Amino acid sequence: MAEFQEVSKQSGLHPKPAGLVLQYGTAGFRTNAKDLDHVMFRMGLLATLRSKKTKATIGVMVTASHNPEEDNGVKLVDPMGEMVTPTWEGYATQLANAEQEDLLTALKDVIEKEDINMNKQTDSHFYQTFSIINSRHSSASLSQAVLDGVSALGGKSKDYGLVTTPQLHYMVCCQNTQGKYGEATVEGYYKKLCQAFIQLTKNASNCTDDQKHLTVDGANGIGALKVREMESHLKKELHISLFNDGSKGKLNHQCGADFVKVQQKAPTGIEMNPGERCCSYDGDADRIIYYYSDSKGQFHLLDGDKIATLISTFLKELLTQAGLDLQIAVVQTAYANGSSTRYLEDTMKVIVRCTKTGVKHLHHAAQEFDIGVYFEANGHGTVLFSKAAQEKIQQLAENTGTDDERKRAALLLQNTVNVINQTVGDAISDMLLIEAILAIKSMTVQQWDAIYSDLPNRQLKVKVSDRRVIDTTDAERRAVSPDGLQEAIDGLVKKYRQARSFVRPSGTEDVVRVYAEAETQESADDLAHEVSLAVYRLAGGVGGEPKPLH
Ligand SMILES: CC(=O)N[C@H]1[C@@H](OP(=O)(O)O)O[C@H](CO)[C@@H](O)[C@@H]1O
Ligand SMILES: [Mg+2]
Repeated sequence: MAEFQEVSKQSGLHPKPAGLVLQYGTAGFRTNAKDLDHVMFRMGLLATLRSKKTKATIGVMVTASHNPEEDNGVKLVDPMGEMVTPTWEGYATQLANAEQEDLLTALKDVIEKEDINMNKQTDSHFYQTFSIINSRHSSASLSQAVLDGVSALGGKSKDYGLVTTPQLHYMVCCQNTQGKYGEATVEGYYKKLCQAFIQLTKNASNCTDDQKHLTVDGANGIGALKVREMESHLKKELHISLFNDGSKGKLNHQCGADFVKVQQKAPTGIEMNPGERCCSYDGDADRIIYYYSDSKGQFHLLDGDKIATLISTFLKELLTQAGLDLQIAVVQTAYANGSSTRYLEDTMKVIVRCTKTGVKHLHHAAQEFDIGVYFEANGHGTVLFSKAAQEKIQQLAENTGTDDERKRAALLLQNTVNVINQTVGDAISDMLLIEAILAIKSMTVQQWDAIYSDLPNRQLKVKVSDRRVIDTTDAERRAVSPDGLQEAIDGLVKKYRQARSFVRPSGTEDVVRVYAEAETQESADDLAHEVSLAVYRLAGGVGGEPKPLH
């Protein structure tokens, strides 16, 4: 076929370094940008095949989220805006690792396994979307490599240029639902979200200018550019002071949601006044974390768990007011703070599920409920409403016979649905929802923080020669290999009060992650250190032994 000749020819311009092996991980391929050109080209090929298979638009996102500036990455977005299915992640890995001379065989293998019709005539009703984040210097050329891959297989593409990861997911969904989810443009995204936000905040009539103020750390990434672009649509209902907007600082360097969450401290480059609400996005604006410092200068973090609690409390109250019997659940991972799980289960009495790390797992679990609120502790999350739930809310909101209180609640629910980007966690959409909830409930950030108190915790990384020696079970909460590791962790955890600890190989970095929580910060730090030592000794640690934190 002519396409295969073209693939052969073009792939020579994007050669694979012999012997290089990469894995489609928790969130696509991610590594130093210099090793990614051939991967990008091949993901262009795979996106075209996925598009032919699903007869739909597929998204290709070039980003490395919160990683340092010199890294980059790529992931595919499936037709409804969700992450690509696991079988195709496997194909992505096979294709990325095929040596130059084996590429066509690997490609034909996918075509055969998936029974893909390569006939040109089926091409006319679909095309690929594609976007770049070029706040990383490497993005422009890597994006071109994706486009080369798409065209080599005779696919069509549309370059959305600079957009956030969630904006791409949103537009893929809009495109494939023929506009039912919204207009497939960035402008359409702003209009839908901001209109819903303005409708919501109408219910907060006595909100002062002070309460409307929010400090945003844009992580020197794409979110900063996009929130500035969106501001005029907010009609002054939210006053944003934007820092780390990319004009001078380095992407994700000492700033952004991941830095704030892991370091448990404020980012550099922002002005924080005591008691004021602040938030940080990550580099591709699919995560958000809130925080403030109190009058004594003490830093307080409101992470994904606190966000999930705030949102589910709000939704539960509205469901009661609306008299709607819809089941609501919160989906978390092992990294969720133990206090949050206890509060959700014991006080709020909502269903709580725990899944493996990685949004695709949470998203999937959340789809099983009428309303599924899912958040990773690091601030990546959203809310999913089943079709039936959305229909019930709409019926109630439009029914003229509904009494005033129920109708008000139904309208609030309807606008809540519209302010949320249901395709994926979205810093901008989550920010608008949180700001609306705080305004409607006249709640300060301190009152939100006081809903429950986090257990002190610590996250560490351990370098080992091959992190795949660690295998886990029970949503990654227990290690089944190497021998003796789980027993060692169990023994250490017993030494501390209210303690919990687990380890797992990271899907985005070449490290083993260690998590520990306990009654005091000192205990959490000591436990994390002791567990790190156990990993180092039992799982093939490299470099020096982990040092104590104190
Ligand atoms: C502890 C942690 O925050 N892990 C992150 C991180 O995955 P790891 O597999 O832990 O490297 O990056 C993922 C992609 O952004 C995110 O989904 C996940 O929550
Ligand atoms: Mg991200």
